Amino acid sequence: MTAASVAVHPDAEVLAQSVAARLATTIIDAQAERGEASIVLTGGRIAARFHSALAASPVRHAIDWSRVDFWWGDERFLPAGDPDRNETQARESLLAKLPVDPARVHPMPASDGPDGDDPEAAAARYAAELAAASRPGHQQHPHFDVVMLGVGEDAHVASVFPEQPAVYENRPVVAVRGAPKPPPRRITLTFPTINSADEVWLIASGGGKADAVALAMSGAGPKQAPAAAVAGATNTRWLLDKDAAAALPSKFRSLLR
Ligand SMILES: O=C(O)[C@H](O)[C@@H](O)[C@H](O)[C@H](O)COP(=O)(O)O
Repeated sequence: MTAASVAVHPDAEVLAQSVAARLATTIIDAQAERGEASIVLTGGRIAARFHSALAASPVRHAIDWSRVDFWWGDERFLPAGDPDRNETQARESLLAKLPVDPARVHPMPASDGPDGDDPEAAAARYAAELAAASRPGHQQHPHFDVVMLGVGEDAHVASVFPEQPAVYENRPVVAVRGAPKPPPRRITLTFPTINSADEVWLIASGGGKADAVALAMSGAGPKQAPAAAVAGATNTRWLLDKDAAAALPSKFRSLLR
Protein backbone atom coordinates (compact mmCIF):
# COMPACT_ATOMS: atom_id res chain seq x y z
CA MET A 1 0.00 0.00 0.00
CA THR A 2 1.52 3.35 -1.03
CA ALA A 3 2.41 5.87 1.65
CA ALA A 4 -0.12 8.66 1.85
CA SER A 5 0.66 12.32 1.32
CA VAL A 6 -1.22 15.08 3.12
CA ALA A 7 -1.99 18.53 1.73
CA VAL A 8 -3.69 20.96 4.12
CA HIS A 9 -5.47 24.01 2.71
CA PRO A 10 -6.57 27.16 4.58
CA ASP A 11 -10.30 26.72 3.96
CA ALA A 12 -12.95 24.84 1.96
CA GLU A 13 -12.86 27.19 -1.00
CA VAL A 14 -9.10 26.92 -1.46
CA LEU A 15 -9.41 23.15 -1.04
CA ALA A 16 -12.09 23.00 -3.73
CA GLN A 17 -10.03 25.14 -6.12
CA SER A 18 -6.93 23.06 -5.42
CA VAL A 19 -8.70 19.74 -6.04
CA ALA A 20 -10.16 21.14 -9.26
CA ALA A 21 -6.70 22.17 -10.44
CA ARG A 22 -5.21 18.82 -9.45
CA LEU A 23 -8.00 16.95 -11.27
CA ALA A 24 -7.50 19.03 -14.41
CA THR A 25 -3.76 18.36 -14.37
CA THR A 26 -4.32 14.65 -13.80
CA ILE A 27 -6.64 14.48 -16.81
CA ILE A 28 -4.28 16.56 -18.97
CA ASP A 29 -1.34 14.31 -18.07
CA ALA A 30 -3.33 11.12 -18.71
CA GLN A 31 -4.42 12.38 -22.12
CA ALA A 32 -0.86 13.39 -22.96
CA GLU A 33 0.30 9.86 -22.12
CA ARG A 34 -2.63 7.73 -23.33
CA GLY A 35 -4.93 10.00 -25.28
CA GLU A 36 -7.72 9.53 -22.75
CA ALA A 37 -8.49 9.62 -19.03
CA SER A 38 -10.73 7.67 -16.67
CA ILE A 39 -11.90 9.17 -13.39
CA VAL A 40 -14.20 8.04 -10.59
CA LEU A 41 -16.46 10.68 -9.09
CA THR A 42 -17.76 10.85 -5.56
CA GLY A 43 -20.80 12.48 -3.97
CA GLY A 44 -21.26 15.01 -1.20
CA ARG A 45 -20.77 18.67 -0.46
CA ILE A 46 -17.05 19.15 -1.04
CA ALA A 47 -17.37 17.22 -4.32
CA ALA A 48 -20.04 19.65 -5.48
CA ARG A 49 -17.66 22.52 -4.71
CA PHE A 50 -14.68 21.18 -6.64
CA HIS A 51 -16.92 20.15 -9.52
CA SER A 52 -18.20 23.72 -9.75
CA ALA A 53 -14.67 25.09 -9.45
CA LEU A 54 -13.46 22.92 -12.34
CA ALA A 55 -16.50 23.76 -14.48
CA ALA A 56 -15.69 27.46 -14.06
CA SER A 57 -11.92 27.19 -14.49
CA PRO A 58 -10.25 28.35 -17.73
CA VAL A 59 -8.01 25.28 -17.50
CA ARG A 60 -11.05 23.16 -18.47
CA HIS A 61 -10.32 24.25 -22.05
CA ALA A 62 -7.03 22.34 -21.94
CA ILE A 63 -8.91 19.06 -21.77
CA ASP A 64 -10.56 17.02 -24.52
CA TRP A 65 -13.66 16.18 -22.48
CA SER A 66 -14.88 13.81 -25.18
CA ARG A 67 -12.01 11.51 -24.22
CA VAL A 68 -12.71 11.27 -20.49
CA ASP A 69 -14.58 8.33 -18.96
CA PHE A 70 -16.60 9.22 -15.86
CA TRP A 71 -17.45 6.48 -13.37
CA TRP A 72 -18.93 6.70 -9.87
CA GLY A 73 -17.54 5.36 -6.60
CA ASP A 74 -21.01 5.03 -5.14
CA GLU A 75 -24.60 6.00 -5.70
CA ARG A 76 -27.73 6.41 -3.71
CA PHE A 77 -30.22 3.81 -4.99
CA LEU A 78 -32.97 6.23 -6.00
CA PRO A 79 -34.99 6.90 -9.16
CA ALA A 80 -33.21 8.50 -12.12
CA GLY A 81 -33.07 12.28 -11.81
CA ASP A 82 -33.62 12.24 -8.07
CA PRO A 83 -31.84 15.33 -6.67
CA ASP A 84 -30.18 13.14 -4.01
CA ARG A 85 -28.45 10.92 -6.56
CA ASN A 86 -24.72 11.57 -6.89
CA GLU A 87 -25.19 11.38 -10.66
CA THR A 88 -27.79 14.18 -10.60
CA GLN A 89 -25.50 16.38 -8.54
CA ALA A 90 -22.45 15.68 -10.71
CA ARG A 91 -24.37 16.41 -13.91
CA GLU A 92 -25.61 19.72 -12.50
CA SER A 93 -22.30 20.87 -11.03
CA LEU A 94 -19.91 19.58 -13.70
CA LEU A 95 -20.93 17.33 -16.59
CA ALA A 96 -23.72 19.49 -18.01
CA LYS A 97 -21.21 22.36 -18.31
CA LEU A 98 -18.62 20.41 -20.35
CA PRO A 99 -18.60 18.87 -23.85
CA VAL A 100 -18.44 15.31 -22.53
CA ASP A 101 -19.21 12.24 -24.63
CA PRO A 102 -22.48 10.88 -23.17
CA ALA A 103 -21.34 7.35 -24.05
CA ARG A 104 -18.37 7.81 -21.72
CA VAL A 105 -20.49 8.87 -18.72
CA HIS A 106 -21.19 5.71 -16.71
CA PRO A 107 -23.72 6.33 -13.94
CA MET A 108 -24.67 3.55 -11.55
CA PRO A 109 -28.19 2.20 -12.24
CA ALA A 110 -31.21 3.94 -10.75
CA SER A 111 -33.97 2.24 -8.74
CA ASP A 112 -36.35 2.68 -11.69
CA GLY A 113 -33.78 1.43 -14.19
CA PRO A 114 -33.64 -1.85 -16.15
CA ASP A 115 -33.38 -3.94 -12.97
CA GLY A 116 -36.18 -2.13 -11.17
CA ASP A 117 -36.06 -1.78 -7.40
CA ASP A 118 -33.31 -4.39 -6.96
CA PRO A 119 -29.99 -2.94 -5.77
CA GLU A 120 -28.21 -6.29 -5.99
CA ALA A 121 -29.14 -6.66 -9.66
CA ALA A 122 -28.17 -3.04 -10.27
CA ALA A 123 -24.78 -3.62 -8.65
CA ALA A 124 -24.26 -6.69 -10.84
CA ARG A 125 -25.12 -4.65 -13.90
CA TYR A 126 -22.52 -2.02 -13.00
CA ALA A 127 -19.94 -4.74 -12.36
CA ALA A 128 -20.63 -6.03 -15.87
CA GLU A 129 -20.19 -2.52 -17.29
CA LEU A 130 -16.87 -2.16 -15.50
CA ALA A 131 -15.75 -5.57 -16.77
CA ALA A 132 -16.76 -4.68 -20.33
CA ALA A 133 -14.45 -1.66 -20.11
CA SER A 134 -11.63 -3.58 -18.48
CA ARG A 135 -8.10 -3.52 -19.78
CA PRO A 136 -6.19 -6.69 -20.69
CA GLY A 137 -5.16 -8.61 -17.60
CA HIS A 138 -7.62 -6.83 -15.35
CA GLN A 139 -10.87 -8.60 -16.04
CA GLN A 140 -13.03 -6.78 -13.55
CA HIS A 141 -12.52 -3.06 -14.11
CA PRO A 142 -10.96 -0.47 -16.40
CA HIS A 143 -7.88 1.56 -15.67
CA PHE A 144 -8.72 4.44 -13.32
CA ASP A 145 -6.39 7.43 -13.28
CA VAL A 146 -7.97 8.63 -10.05
CA VAL A 147 -10.69 7.62 -7.63
CA MET A 148 -11.93 10.62 -5.67
CA LEU A 149 -13.55 9.96 -2.29
CA GLY A 150 -15.30 12.20 0.18
CA VAL A 151 -14.85 11.13 3.81
CA GLY A 152 -17.74 10.72 6.21
CA GLU A 153 -17.80 11.81 9.84
CA ASP A 154 -17.65 8.07 10.64
CA ALA A 155 -14.64 7.60 8.30
CA HIS A 156 -16.71 5.95 5.56
CA VAL A 157 -15.66 6.35 1.94
CA ALA A 158 -17.92 5.82 -1.07
CA SER A 159 -20.72 3.80 0.56
CA VAL A 160 -18.40 1.51 2.51
CA PHE A 161 -19.45 2.19 6.09
CA PRO A 162 -17.73 1.02 9.30
CA GLU A 163 -18.68 -2.49 10.46
CA GLN A 164 -20.83 -3.11 7.37
CA PRO A 165 -20.55 -6.10 4.97
CA ALA A 166 -19.09 -4.04 2.12
CA VAL A 167 -15.88 -3.70 4.17
CA TYR A 168 -15.22 -7.43 3.63
CA GLU A 169 -16.30 -7.66 0.00
CA ASN A 170 -14.07 -8.89 -2.81
CA ARG A 171 -16.72 -8.46 -5.48
CA PRO A 172 -16.03 -5.25 -7.47
CA VAL A 173 -19.41 -3.59 -6.85
CA VAL A 174 -22.01 -4.37 -4.21
CA ALA A 175 -25.41 -3.24 -2.99
CA VAL A 176 -25.60 -1.60 0.43
CA ARG A 177 -28.67 -1.87 2.64
CA GLY A 178 -29.06 -0.11 5.97
CA ALA A 179 -26.50 2.59 5.32
CA PRO A 180 -26.30 4.88 8.38
CA LYS A 181 -26.15 7.90 6.06
CA PRO A 182 -29.51 8.29 4.26
CA PRO A 183 -30.69 6.97 1.96
CA PRO A 184 -30.20 3.48 3.35
CA ARG A 185 -29.93 1.68 -0.01
CA ARG A 186 -26.87 2.34 -2.11
CA ILE A 187 -24.45 0.83 -4.60
CA THR A 188 -20.72 1.07 -3.99
CA LEU A 189 -17.36 0.12 -5.40
CA THR A 190 -15.42 -2.02 -2.95
CA PHE A 191 -11.83 -1.74 -1.76
CA PRO A 192 -10.32 -3.99 -4.49
CA THR A 193 -11.84 -1.80 -7.22
CA ILE A 194 -11.04 1.50 -5.51
CA ASN A 195 -7.47 0.41 -4.81
CA SER A 196 -6.87 -0.59 -8.44
CA ALA A 197 -6.67 3.11 -9.34
CA ASP A 198 -3.38 4.84 -10.02
CA GLU A 199 -4.34 7.49 -7.48
CA VAL A 200 -6.85 7.61 -4.63
CA TRP A 201 -7.72 11.02 -3.21
CA LEU A 202 -9.47 11.39 0.15
CA ILE A 203 -11.02 14.84 0.26
CA ALA A 204 -12.38 16.25 3.51
CA SER A 205 -13.52 19.66 4.64
CA GLY A 206 -14.72 20.93 8.02
CA GLY A 207 -14.19 20.22 11.69
CA GLY A 208 -16.82 17.49 11.60
CA LYS A 209 -14.34 15.33 9.71
CA ALA A 210 -11.32 15.95 11.97
CA ASP A 211 -11.79 12.89 14.16
CA ALA A 212 -12.48 10.61 11.19
CA VAL A 213 -9.36 11.84 9.39
CA ALA A 214 -7.21 11.42 12.50
CA LEU A 215 -8.65 7.94 13.15
CA ALA A 216 -8.02 6.82 9.59
CA MET A 217 -4.46 8.14 9.68
CA SER A 218 -3.71 6.69 13.09
CA GLY A 219 -3.55 3.09 11.88
CA ALA A 220 -7.19 2.16 12.51
CA GLY A 221 -8.41 -0.93 10.67
CA PRO A 222 -10.80 -0.99 7.70
CA LYS A 223 -13.72 -2.20 9.78
CA GLN A 224 -13.48 0.76 12.11
CA ALA A 225 -12.32 3.29 9.48
CA PRO A 226 -12.88 2.36 5.83
CA ALA A 227 -10.94 5.52 4.88
CA ALA A 228 -7.86 3.79 6.29
CA ALA A 229 -8.16 0.94 3.81
CA VAL A 230 -7.98 2.80 0.50
CA ALA A 231 -4.76 3.46 -1.41
CA GLY A 232 -3.77 4.12 -4.97
CA ALA A 233 -1.26 1.96 -6.81
CA THR A 234 0.94 5.03 -7.33
CA ASN A 235 -0.36 7.73 -4.95
CA THR A 236 -2.72 8.15 -2.04
CA ARG A 237 -3.50 11.76 -1.24
CA TRP A 238 -5.33 13.28 1.73
CA LEU A 239 -6.61 16.66 0.53
CA LEU A 240 -7.90 18.56 3.54
CA ASP A 241 -8.75 21.98 4.81
CA LYS A 242 -7.38 23.17 8.13
CA ASP A 243 -10.51 22.28 10.06
CA ALA A 244 -10.55 18.71 8.79
CA ALA A 245 -6.84 18.41 9.68
CA ALA A 246 -7.32 19.87 13.17
CA ALA A 247 -6.95 16.54 15.03
CA LEU A 248 -3.84 15.44 13.13
CA PRO A 249 -0.38 15.63 14.70
CA SER A 250 0.95 19.18 14.29
CA LYS A 251 3.51 18.13 11.64
CA PHE A 252 0.63 17.58 9.21
CA ARG A 253 -1.11 20.82 10.01
CA SER A 254 2.02 22.68 9.05
CA LEU A 255 1.70 21.29 5.52
CA LEU A 256 -0.37 24.25 4.44
CA ARG A 257 -0.77 24.38 0.68
O1 LIG B 1 -23.05 9.13 -1.47
C1 LIG B 1 -22.42 9.75 -0.61
O2 LIG B 1 -22.94 10.21 0.41
C2 LIG B 1 -20.96 10.03 -0.82
O3 LIG B 1 -20.38 9.36 -1.80
C3 LIG B 1 -20.23 9.93 0.48
O4 LIG B 1 -19.21 8.97 0.50
C4 LIG B 1 -19.66 11.31 0.71
O5 LIG B 1 -18.59 11.54 -0.21
C5 LIG B 1 -19.18 11.49 2.13
O6 LIG B 1 -20.23 11.15 3.01
C6 LIG B 1 -18.74 12.95 2.37
O7 LIG B 1 -19.82 13.78 2.11
P1 LIG B 1 -19.71 15.37 2.41
O8 LIG B 1 -18.57 15.88 1.54
O9 LIG B 1 -21.05 15.95 2.02
O10 LIG B 1 -19.41 15.50 3.88
